[in-house]
Amino acid sequence: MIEVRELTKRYGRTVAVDGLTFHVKPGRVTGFLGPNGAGKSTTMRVILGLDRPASGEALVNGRRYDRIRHPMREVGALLDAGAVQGGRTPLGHLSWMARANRIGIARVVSAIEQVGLAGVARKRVGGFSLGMRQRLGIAAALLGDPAVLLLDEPVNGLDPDGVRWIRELLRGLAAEGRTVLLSSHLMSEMELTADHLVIIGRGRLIADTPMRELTAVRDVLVRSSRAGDLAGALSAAGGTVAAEDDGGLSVRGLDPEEIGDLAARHAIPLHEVTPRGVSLEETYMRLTGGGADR
Ligand SMILES: Nc1ncnc2c1ncn2[C@@H]1O[C@H](COP(=O)(O)OP(=O)(O)OP(=O)(O)O)[C@@H](O)[C@H]1O
Repeated sequence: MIEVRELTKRYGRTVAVDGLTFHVKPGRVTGFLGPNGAGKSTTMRVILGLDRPASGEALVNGRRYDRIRHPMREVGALLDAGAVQGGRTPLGHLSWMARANRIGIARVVSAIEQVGLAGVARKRVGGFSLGMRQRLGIAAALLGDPAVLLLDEPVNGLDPDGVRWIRELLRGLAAEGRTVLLSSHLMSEMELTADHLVIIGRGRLIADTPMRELTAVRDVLVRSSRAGDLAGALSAAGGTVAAEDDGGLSVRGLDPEEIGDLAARHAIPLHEVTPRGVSLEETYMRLTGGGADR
């Protein structure tokens, strides 16, 4: 569990985070969204004790990061995957981290296996692709087998294979009961990965909502060779029907089962019944107004 309470962080005159409050609960992936400059990285840095807030607090499992005795065993983070020295190997780098944090060597081996780097464990990181570096960064985050994970843009620059791998990994970690906070600008990917969303703008909370509420069904697209008769029957049953340019009908206020049953009662053939949702991208743009914050 991560608790951010009334958090404010300033850099000179810039208020990067402004009285922000939200909780990140275990057992689900929480997406952290906001335009460029909204304050996501700053919030993550404060949670990880890398920045001190002007006021408010951020707690991991009920404690401030700097009060946690073995931080890597409680919270793992991926902030900047490019940070490893090129001369190091995954095995060397992770062993060094494990020693510094009193983590057994067995965890190094399993973290390397978990991220699929076993074949290059003794190769220099300097020759690694961006995807391999991301995997190494995730191995470092997983090293202490932490219950809480924070990942800032983990899918940046990855190929579709890598993107899917991270999605499945994060969903699996949440299913094990871990707390996962994930920031990304890729809306379509976020829609597939996150169960819950925290959206901020200009350092303030805009939404703290389950994904399904942001991408709820908008209408049902219906097609029939007797569209006129169907439209009449749907309207009489309380639906709001609008004709689309291509002959389809947009129906609101009735669900697909009701539409199907109604058509059957009137012996009207149906050629298509498709519930249509709002995409996360559309909702996000409406909530944030689009564009960068600063
Ligand atoms: N070290 C710093 N010194 C001065 N200003 C900073 C510093 N770090 C962040 N800021 C400012 O704080 C605000 C929030 O930045 P932050 O990086 O947290 O946003 P973000 O939501 O992570 O953006 P992005 O999506 O672009 O990564 C911005 O105005 C940024 O310029």
